[in-house]
Amino acid sequence: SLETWSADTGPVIPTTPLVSFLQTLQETSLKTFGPKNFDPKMYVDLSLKSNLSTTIDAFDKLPRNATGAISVKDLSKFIDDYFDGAGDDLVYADPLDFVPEPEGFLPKVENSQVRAWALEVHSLWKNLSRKVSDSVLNRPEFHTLLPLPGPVVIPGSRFKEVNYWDSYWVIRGLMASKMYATAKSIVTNLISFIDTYGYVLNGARAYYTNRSQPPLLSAMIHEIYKRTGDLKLVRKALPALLKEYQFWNRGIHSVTVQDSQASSHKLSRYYAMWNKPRPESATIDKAFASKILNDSEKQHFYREVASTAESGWDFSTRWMRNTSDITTLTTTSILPVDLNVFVLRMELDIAFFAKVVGDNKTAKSFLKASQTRKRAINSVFWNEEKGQWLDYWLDNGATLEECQAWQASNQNHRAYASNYLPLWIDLFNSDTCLVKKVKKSLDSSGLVCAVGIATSLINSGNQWDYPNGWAPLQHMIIEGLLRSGSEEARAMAEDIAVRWIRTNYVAYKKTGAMHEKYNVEKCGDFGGGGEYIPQTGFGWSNGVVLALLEEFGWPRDLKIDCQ
Ligand SMILES: OC[C@H]1O[C@H](O[C@H]2O[C@H](CO)[C@@H](O)[C@H](O)[C@H]2O)[C@H](O)[C@@H](O)[C@@H]1O
Repeated sequence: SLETWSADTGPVIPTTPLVSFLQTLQETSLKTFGPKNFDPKMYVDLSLKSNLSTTIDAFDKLPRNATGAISVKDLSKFIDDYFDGAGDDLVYADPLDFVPEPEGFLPKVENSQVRAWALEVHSLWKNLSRKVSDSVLNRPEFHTLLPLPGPVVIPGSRFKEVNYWDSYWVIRGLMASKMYATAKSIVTNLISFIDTYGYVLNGARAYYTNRSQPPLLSAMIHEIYKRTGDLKLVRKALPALLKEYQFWNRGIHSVTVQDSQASSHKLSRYYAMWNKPRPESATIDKAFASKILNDSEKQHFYREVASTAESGWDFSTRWMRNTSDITTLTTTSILPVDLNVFVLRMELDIAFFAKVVGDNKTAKSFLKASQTRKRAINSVFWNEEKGQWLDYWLDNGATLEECQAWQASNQNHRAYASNYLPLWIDLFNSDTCLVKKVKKSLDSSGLVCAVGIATSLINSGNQWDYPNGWAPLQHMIIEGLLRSGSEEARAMAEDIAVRWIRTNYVAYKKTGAMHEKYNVEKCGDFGGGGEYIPQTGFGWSNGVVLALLEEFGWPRDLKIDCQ
């Protein structure tokens, strides 16, 4: 409704002239080629063959009809003549640490069918491993792909660049595949973003420089350190992590809430530094914004859209005041449970790394920060009656500096998988009594479906909603339940893992691919909805399957087909 639209506030990081021109090309192409099979991201991923001003001159000279449209023939020829294809600048890189069957690979997988499939999934790292071409390093202004120091693993299909939070589960899989050098190269690239921009970008593209993604770099480094004991990596990463920590705990990303006992709690939120259509989806964002009349309210909407992309949950009813109207996105006014879980994890990891390198002062101060955030999570998000942690909705129109008074009615009572993510952290899963309560709540939430945990209970058509299940969410909840001292919680973890592995396997056999998301209601079905067609490849799904198979194994006689 109109009342929920408000004015825009906050910084904006300008984009490059190339991104702006490619966005114009994208809009023109939609008019010329029509909406069928149209993927707006493909246009902003093209790279130039000659310099931008020559290209713009040629574009301006293309013949146009009375309505300003360019013919299919002329535009197709222009694109062929002046651009290299999306993805041509990110070339295959044979991972040097890949072997077809690593020594000690998934020792607990006894079933030969499952083992053969796991080896196929393992071999997919070769398809997804890329490095930037020399042309990106020599002429960065011709590309929207950002130059990177080493090879990366991409999610797959339309996602032809490294993405931030995807990389955590890619790395979990690489650990099972014993590909430690590849994993280290991924984090080295992400650290280079912090050196250049002060934070890790959503992904390695010029149009992603205005936002981050769920911050899991410290968790990636922790996983690698556990396996390799690489102290050099920890020493290199620590200053970058301290910088990233500031990004999430200062300025626009930080909000203070005062509880009923007058204690203040500082928590983090998503807040993109952008108030225009996302270049990779500009045609879509503009179509939604056309419902909004006022320019300042449009800018506010675009900032909410970009901030939702920063959350990794783009898009979901989780961020919408009215669950059937995307223009009511209100992400910057929400304190999200999961983001604060990730920042807590960062605090614990930094404390651990500081101790490892002998910096006791930093270790002590970050341990203290983790205890403070744990208290904040308990005060602001925990709901005793529901046995869940609920996102907290800030009062509308609050200024950035203002401290808000906590109100019970501001907790969002809708069921989301994110309501259970604190379980992932040992500070919470080590409390057996708490785990029992949360497990009971999860059991009766309706989220645990036939072959996995649904993202929400609302079938909105958005990809981060019912009936989609996403590998990262399965993994964090399974791992949290598993690490607890409760026998029943551990059994539940194994049950969800077995169902998830099964549906991934059956979908793979049916379609020949690993998928970005799955339909948790039907064994062997992949997910859908959202603004682009379902993608395959797929980095984090592969990573989670390999990590779960390493953890739980698969007995010789357990059937892998849908039951
Ligand atoms: O192009 C639209 C959006 O696509 C990305 O988001 C989705 O894919 C990512 C890669 O697997 C994943 O990290 C994210 O959680 C997905 O929702 C991209 O990250 C968005 O910024 C972009 O607008």
